[in-house]
Amino acid sequence: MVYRTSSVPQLNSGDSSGSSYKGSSGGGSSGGMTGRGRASNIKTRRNNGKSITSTQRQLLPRSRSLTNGMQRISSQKSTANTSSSRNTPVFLRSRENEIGSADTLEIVASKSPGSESSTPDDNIQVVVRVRPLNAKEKRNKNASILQFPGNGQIIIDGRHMVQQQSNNNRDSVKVFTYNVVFEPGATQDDILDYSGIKRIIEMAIEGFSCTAFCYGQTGSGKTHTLTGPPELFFGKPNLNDHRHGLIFRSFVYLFRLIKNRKDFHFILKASFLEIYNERVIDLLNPGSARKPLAVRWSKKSGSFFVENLFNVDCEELDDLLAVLEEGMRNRAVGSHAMNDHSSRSHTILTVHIVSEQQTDGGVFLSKHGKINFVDLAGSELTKKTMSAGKTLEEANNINKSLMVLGKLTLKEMEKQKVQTIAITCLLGYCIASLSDNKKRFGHIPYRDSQLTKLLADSLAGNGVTLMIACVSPARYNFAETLNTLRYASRAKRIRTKPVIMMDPREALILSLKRDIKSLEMENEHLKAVLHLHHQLNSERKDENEDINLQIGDGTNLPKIHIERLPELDSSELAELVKLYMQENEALRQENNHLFTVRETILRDQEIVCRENERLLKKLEDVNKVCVRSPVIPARPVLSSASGSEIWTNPQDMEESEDLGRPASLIQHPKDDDNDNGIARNILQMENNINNSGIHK
Ligand SMILES: Nc1ncnc2c1ncn2[C@@H]1O[C@H](COP(=O)(O)OP(=O)(O)OP(=O)(O)O)[C@@H](O)[C@H]1O
Repeated sequence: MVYRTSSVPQLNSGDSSGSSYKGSSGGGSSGGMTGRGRASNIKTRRNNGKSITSTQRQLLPRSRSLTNGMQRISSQKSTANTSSSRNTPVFLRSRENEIGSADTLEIVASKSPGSESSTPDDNIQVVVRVRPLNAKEKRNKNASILQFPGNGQIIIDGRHMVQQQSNNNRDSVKVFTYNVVFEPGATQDDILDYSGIKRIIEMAIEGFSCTAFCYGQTGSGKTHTLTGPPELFFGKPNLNDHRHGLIFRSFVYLFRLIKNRKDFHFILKASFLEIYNERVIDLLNPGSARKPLAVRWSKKSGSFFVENLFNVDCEELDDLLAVLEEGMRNRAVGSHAMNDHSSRSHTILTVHIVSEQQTDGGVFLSKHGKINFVDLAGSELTKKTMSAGKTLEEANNINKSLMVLGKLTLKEMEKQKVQTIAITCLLGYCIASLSDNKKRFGHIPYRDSQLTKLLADSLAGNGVTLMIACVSPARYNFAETLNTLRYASRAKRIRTKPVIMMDPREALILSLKRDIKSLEMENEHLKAVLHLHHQLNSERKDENEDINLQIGDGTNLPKIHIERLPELDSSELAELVKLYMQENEALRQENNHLFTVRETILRDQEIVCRENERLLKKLEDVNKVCVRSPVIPARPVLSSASGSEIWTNPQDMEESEDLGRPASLIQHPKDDDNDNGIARNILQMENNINNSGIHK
């Protein structure tokens, strides 16, 4: 059933923007379950909590958004805004006059009027769930005082109260804004899908410390939201019951995620405790005497832990469900005028998630995430609940722990004329201090109650927190509902710094690996620079080697690589320069000598050429003489050396060929003087050459 308001007065709005989920109908369970073990099969193991608490926190960028669950919806269903980033809140509204089930959700990318731009990622996620009017309230015609204008807003109308007290009804209608508002028709499935719990589970797997709270007045639906009605856990469990709460559905979702992460090895352990009359009881091992466990401070982890609390290994989903069943059966439940199954204690169910992953270098790194599901005992006006005897004692203790959180003094209690004050909002003083920038670094009285000790880390520390404020819409609960809404609104201002929890040794390994990575990169960079340098040097070296080839022959100069020059000291350099100057001088002298020799050779060549011409001319003359002689006919013979015709006496040739002829028939050159002159010239040329040193 959708509660729709026709007109919304523009009054004081809440402190930040958010999303409003208009109620839905229809049921459905998470499904996906095939079987389970019995609670009696719980495998328990003693753990003093040290293995979980001895972790080092490492700061991570604050980049997580709890609204991712909604972003996932937007990608599936939205046509209006599929590009929602974590800084762009997505608002969910049901369609006008339609039942607001998930199927009919419409994504509207808009902001609520008068709201802030967006909720920072590391703020506590606060959602409000309004339960339906119960049969008694309907019978008594106890009308709803809540309206749901959308965009994460909720209006509380207190005009009926004001009319009783004064005429001024202007301030009696208040508007608050949250991340999500679940109207009375919202199903258990809707809480899983839209509260942000899915993102919280994902972060727990990543190694963050996460907490989901339910708080509000007694009978407002805290237990219903977290676990569903208690009768679900008695008798034969029906896994498909649509009333199963957030814890059951979260377990199913957690195991589905784990199954898909093949690259990790997961170790899951679970514990379940209750704080009853300020005593911590192990719900998985309460014992007949229900002996309380001690809450101690761990210096190492900087947080409180419960000594000797059972931590149960949970390899399968069934094991986790068995833990839930066992704890639910053992928790303290009582009945009073406002709730037949009222939780008389605060309960904390914790799932520790250790994820191990093998890195590239073969090293195993593990992260220690956890998720706490906290069901708080409802604050109550004992006047209303008509508590007495044991129930009254319980109420006093419940209220004491809540009072610490709510900072309501005894004086104020007396002022309100109630026997035991009921504080409708759990987080009270701590929230007020933590949300106040001036006070948040001051003293927060966590130590004043067991509850605040165990939740300190989730509230102000390095965890990720989801608060589900449960309220009643009935008129007669106006004061409690207003208180819850006020504190929920304050809680939204609390900022946390989520960190991943790791073993110190492993954190060190991880940081060293990061260092190695950056050094490797630096190394690569240097290598690239050096390679360039080397290339330049080798080019220079080639040039130098060319020079060395020319000047190095026959020299005794030391061979020094150009790269080594900067390493030489001044005396070595001076010596080197001296050697090179001497070498230079020797080379210059040699050059001059070569130049002189060349000049001489050229001159001799000229002489030889002239002599040659003279000889040729002489030879021609001789031949002419021979031709004119009738006895010795001249005939030309080609000289291979000069290419000119040289005339020889055929008679000489015939003589040599025919040795039997008379010597008189053999013609010899007649000019003996000429022959001797040529021979003399040739000898002289040889001498010249020898003298000028051309042989060199
Ligand atoms: N959203 C809801 N839809 C239907 N029934 C609801 C819803 N919320 C609460 N109820 C019913 O209202 C009654 C009281 O709810 P519940 O026990 O969860 O309140 P509570 O806040 O846990 O109270 P207490 O602090 O006393 O334990 C139960 O019968 C429960 O089934």
